[in-house]
Amino acid sequence: MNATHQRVKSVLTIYVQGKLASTIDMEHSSEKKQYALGRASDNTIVINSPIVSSHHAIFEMKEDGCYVYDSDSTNGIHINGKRIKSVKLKNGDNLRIDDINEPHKDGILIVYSLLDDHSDERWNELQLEDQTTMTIGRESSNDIQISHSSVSRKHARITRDGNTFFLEDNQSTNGTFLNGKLVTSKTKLTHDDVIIVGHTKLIFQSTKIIYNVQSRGMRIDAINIIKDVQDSKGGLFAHKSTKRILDDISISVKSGELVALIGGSGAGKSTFMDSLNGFRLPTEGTVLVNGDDFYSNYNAYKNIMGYVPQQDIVYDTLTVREMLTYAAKLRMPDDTTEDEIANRVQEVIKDVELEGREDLVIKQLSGGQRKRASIAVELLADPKLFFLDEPTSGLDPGMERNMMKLLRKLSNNGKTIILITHATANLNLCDKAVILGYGGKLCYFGPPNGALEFFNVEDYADIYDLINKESDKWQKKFKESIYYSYHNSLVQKDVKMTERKTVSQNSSFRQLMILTKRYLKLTLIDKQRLAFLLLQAPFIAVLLSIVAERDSFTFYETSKEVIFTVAASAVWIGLLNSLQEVTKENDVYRRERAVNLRLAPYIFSKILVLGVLTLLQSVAFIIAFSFVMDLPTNSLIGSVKIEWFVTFFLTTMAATSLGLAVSTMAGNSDRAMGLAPILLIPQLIFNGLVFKLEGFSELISNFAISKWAARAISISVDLNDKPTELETRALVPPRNLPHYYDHELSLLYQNWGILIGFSVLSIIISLLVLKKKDKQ
Ligand SMILES: Nc1ncnc2c1ncn2[C@@H]1O[C@H](COP(=O)(O)OP(=O)(O)OP(=O)(O)O)[C@@H](O)[C@H]1O
Repeated sequence: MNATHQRVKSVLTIYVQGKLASTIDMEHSSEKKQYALGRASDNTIVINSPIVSSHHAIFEMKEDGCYVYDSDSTNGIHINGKRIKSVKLKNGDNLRIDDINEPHKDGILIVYSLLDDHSDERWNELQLEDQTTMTIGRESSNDIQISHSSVSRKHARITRDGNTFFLEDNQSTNGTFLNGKLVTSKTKLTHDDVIIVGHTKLIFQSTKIIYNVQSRGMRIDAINIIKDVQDSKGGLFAHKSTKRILDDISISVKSGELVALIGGSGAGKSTFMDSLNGFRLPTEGTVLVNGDDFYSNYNAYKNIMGYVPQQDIVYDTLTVREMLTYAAKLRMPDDTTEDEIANRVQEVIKDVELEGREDLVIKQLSGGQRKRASIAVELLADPKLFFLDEPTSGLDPGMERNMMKLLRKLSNNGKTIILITHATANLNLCDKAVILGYGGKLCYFGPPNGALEFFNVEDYADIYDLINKESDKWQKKFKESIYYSYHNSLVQKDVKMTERKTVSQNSSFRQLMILTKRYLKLTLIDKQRLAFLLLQAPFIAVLLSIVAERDSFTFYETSKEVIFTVAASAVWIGLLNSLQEVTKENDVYRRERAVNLRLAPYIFSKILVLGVLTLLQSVAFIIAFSFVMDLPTNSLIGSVKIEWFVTFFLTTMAATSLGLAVSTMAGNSDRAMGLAPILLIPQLIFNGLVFKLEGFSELISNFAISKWAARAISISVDLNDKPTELETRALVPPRNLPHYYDHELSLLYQNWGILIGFSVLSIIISLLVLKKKDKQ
C-alpha cells in the first residue's frame, strides 16, 4: 500500500568564512544513507578549508532522523558550545568547525534544518561588521525586516560595544525571546544564541546574524502525548483512581496541511487539541513547533497561533467591521496605524468571504457567516498555526461544505490547520485525519482515503461504529500498519518538556482605552437595557411617593422607612448593573485572555463605564426624589442633595463592584442572575433599621453594604433628632439614641469611606478570581 507521497528532507546549509558556501539536501528513506564531509575529494561534501580534516565527519540518514559522527577530526564538531562525538540532530541545530572561545576567520558553520515538500524555508544573513546598531522590525527601514503582523515596527535592536554585542527589546507588543526567555533588559549575546521575533528564528554568530524567513505554515509534532486524570468512581466517597484519556499519541503535521481530528463523543479530541495548542498540558510528552519545544517557547509562539473555540467569539450587537476593528486594536502591536488596521480588517473580511456583509450587525448573520466572523477575528493576527473546535457544528450540509472549502483555501495559502469535526462528508478535503477511539487511543493517522481502506469501510461514518466498539483492537492494528511506521518515522523525538509561563507585553493603558471604548459602545447599543437601568431610580422615587408622605422626614418611624427603601434600592440597582457583565462575554474573554488581554484593564474598563452609568442613575434618583419628598435642610457639607447623591452613588457603586465580582465567579449569566436574591436578602435583613443587631448578627451586618448606606443617610437626615410619634405626644420618655446615627460630619465620612472600601475589595476579588481562572 502506498501510504502517501509527502517527503521530509534534511538540509545542511554550510557557511565558510561567514559566506554561504552550499546547501546539501539529504533524503529520508527506510534505508541508511551516509554523507561524508571533509577536505579530501572522495567526500560527498567537500569543504576546502585548512581547519577541516581530510575526513572530518559523517552524516547518516536513518529512518528516525539524521545523525552526525565525528571521524576523529583535529578541530572537531561543536554543537551549542560542546564538542560532540556523535549526536542525533534536531531542527535548527548549529554545528561549528571552529575555535569555540575565539571564532576563527576560517570558521565553518553548518545549520541543520528539517524541511518538507511544503516548506520554503530560506536562511538569510546579516553581517555585523561595520554597524554599531542593527534593528529588527516590521518596517522596511530595519536592517532585518520581518513582515508579519505579530512583529512591531521597530521590534528589537542589537548594539555593539567594542567586540561585544547586546540585544534589547524595543517595547515590542509580543516580545523578543533569547534562548526561550523573554528579553526584559539589555542582554549580552554569545555565540550561537537563538533569538525569536514573531515566527522568525535568528542565530547570533559573533560576526553575523543568520535568520530564517518562512512564509508558509508551521510544522507541528506531537510526541508520545499521555494525559492521566483523577477519576472518582462510585460517587463522593469512593476512592480516587487514575484514568488515561490520551494514550501515547504521536503525530506529525506538516506546514500548510489541513488535518481533521475525529472520534466519538468523549474520545478525547478536545483534550488532544488542547495539548497541541498548549492550553492544557499533557501529563507526559511534548509538542514541537518547527522543531522547537512548544511548551517552553509558548510565549514566543502563542501569537502566531489562532484558536476558534466551539462557541462564537464575537459580540452579537456589533457589526462585523466594528468587531474586527476592536479585536485588531487589541491584538495587533501598539504601533499599528489606523490605516493598517482598516486594511487588515478588509483583508480578513475578504479571506472569510464576508464581503458585502461587513456592515451588518453580527446577530443578523447566518450560522455559517457568524462562524466565519469568529474565524476572521483569529485571522487578524495572521496565525501560521490554526486550531478550530467543531467549526461545522450546527451548519447545514451546504454551509458545512463551504466552511471546509474555506479552510482548505486558508491551508493552501500556507496555514497549518487542525480542526475537530464530525463533517465526515467533506473529509476528503483534508490532507490527514487523526481518528481517536475511547480513552484517547490513536486508531488511525494518515490520508483520509487511506482510512477507508484501513478500516475496510465505504463510508467514513462507519468508522465511528468500529472504533466505539473496539478502540483497543484498532489502536493495536494501527501500530502494526504501514501508516504508523511511516508517520512515526517523521515525528521528531527526544525533546524535554518544560513548564510554560505567560506574559503579555502590550500597553495596559492602551488596552484600557480600547476595552473601555468597546464596552461603552456595547452598552450604548442596547438602548432598551440602558433605558431600563436609567429609569429604575426615578421609578422607585415615584413608587415611594405613592406610599410615603412628602414630609416623611418629620418623624423617626417614617424617616426609617424611607431610609430603608433608599438603601435597599441603591444596592439592588447596583447589582443589576453588573451581575451579568462578565459572564455574558465568557467566550470572548477566555479567547482574548489566552492571547494578550490583561486583567486590570479588563476589569477597570467595566468599572469606568459602569461608574458613569451609576453616576447618571444617582443624578436621576436625586432629581426624582427631591420632586416627591421634602429633604431635610440642615446639611453637614453645605447641600443635603449633594450628601444624598454621594451616599447613593457610593452605595450603588459598591453594589456594582460586588455584582462584578460575583459575575467573574458565576459559570453563566442565568446562574449569575439566580444569585441576585441571595445577595439582596442579607442587605434587607442586616441594614440595622429593621432588626436589632447584637453580637453575631452585628458582626455579620458589617458585610452588608446597605447597613453603611443606611447609616450615612441617617446621619444626613439627622435621624437621632427625629421624634417618634409617641414622643411628640409626650407619652414616652426620650429613647437611648445610637451614636452612629448622630448628625456629625466625621461619622458621615466614615461611612462613605467604608462604602468605598467595599468597592475596592470587590474589584480586588474580581481580579483574583479571574487570575485563578487562568489556571483552570
Ligand atoms: N480534567 C478531567 N478530569 C476527568 N476527566 C476528564 C477531564 N478532562 C476530560 N475528561 C474526560 O476525558 C474524556 C475526553 O474528553 P474530551 O472533552 O477531550 O472528549 P471529546 O472527544 O472532545 O468529546 P466531545 O466530542 O463530546 O466534545 C471524557 O470522558 C471526559 O469526561
